[in-house]
Amino acid sequence: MAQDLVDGLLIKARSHLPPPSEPLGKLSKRDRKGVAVIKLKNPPVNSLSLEVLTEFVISLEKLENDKTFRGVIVTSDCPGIFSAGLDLTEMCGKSQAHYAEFWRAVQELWLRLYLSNLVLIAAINGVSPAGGCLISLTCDYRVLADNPKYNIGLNETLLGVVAPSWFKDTLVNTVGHRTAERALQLGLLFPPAEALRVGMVDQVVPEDQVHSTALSVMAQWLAVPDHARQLTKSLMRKPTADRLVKQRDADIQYFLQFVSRDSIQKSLRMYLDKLRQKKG
Ligand SMILES: CCCCCCCCCC/C=C/CC(=O)SCCNC(=O)CCNC(=O)[C@H](O)C(C)(C)COP(=O)(O)OP(=O)(O)OC[C@H]1O[C@@H](n2cnc3c(N)ncnc32)[C@H](O)[C@@H]1OP(=O)(O)O
Repeated sequence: MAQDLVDGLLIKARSHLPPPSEPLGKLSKRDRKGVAVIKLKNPPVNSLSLEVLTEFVISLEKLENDKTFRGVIVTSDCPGIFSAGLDLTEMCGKSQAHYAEFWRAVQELWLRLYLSNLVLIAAINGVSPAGGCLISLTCDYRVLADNPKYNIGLNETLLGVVAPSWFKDTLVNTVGHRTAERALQLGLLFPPAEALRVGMVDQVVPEDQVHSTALSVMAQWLAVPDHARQLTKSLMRKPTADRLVKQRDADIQYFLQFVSRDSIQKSLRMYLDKLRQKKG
């Protein structure tokens, strides 16, 4: 059975954790075939808080260092939501030190994912705006569930913020310059058929087949000798990653200046208020 190939690793936010005796990320070694599953679980919307970002990096590092693992499927445990992107509350009304720590964690996760030696397959089982989309774009292959609600894209401009150059590079490397330029300026969120057409995802499948498809794709990628595939991945991606590595501190300073502006704080607060008022 396909499921037997998979091992489980759950990323949870501390606030939603059961008793403290349980470890934050669970890494079971039962798997024999070298494929792990990272399931994001930070209800209600899998927002990427500082804690989730940190935990994600730690989990990836464990998997990278454990030579029994060769591939990871990244998916969500929150029904209908892959990830709502960066946690907006981490970017509103906090101290400069907090913004700096948060942004370094965002950089770190992107670098770890983008340059991972593991095969990463995104099994996108929900809506995936901004940072959620970025996570999937760092993967080697994206399978999206065919549900008209499951939009995906970098919608930062609609929040009144700007996708940083390395978000932009990741998108350009996936869909090409013209599509990326239009998508970024307009903050487009693509429904599945459109996402497939522009190359933002590689496959759209019925919702109940996302996981099995990701497993089949994984088998295909794992059939390639690791050293050759890893070197090729590095050839393709390292120049992009190096641009950030060479100026990480400057990038943090840009972020601090940008996010601290009154106008940006106002935009983010208004956006959060709009989300909160949606219900009432
Ligand atoms: C040259 C200049 C260089 C400058 C460099 C500076 C760069 C700045 C870059 C900033 C980059 C940002 C990237 C991001 O990822 S920003 C986040 C973008 N995300 C979104 O736009 C998604 C927002 N959320 C939604 O659209 C919806 O929530 C949803 C995901 C479609 C789910 O809808 P649903 O109806 O199920 O749920 P609700 O909307 O009711 O939400 C439930 C509660 O969750 C809160 N929420 C939602 N999203 C976020 C979020 N991203 N962060 C924090 N909180 C979030 C929402 O407010 C509800 O809270 P409540 O229960 O308290 O009301």
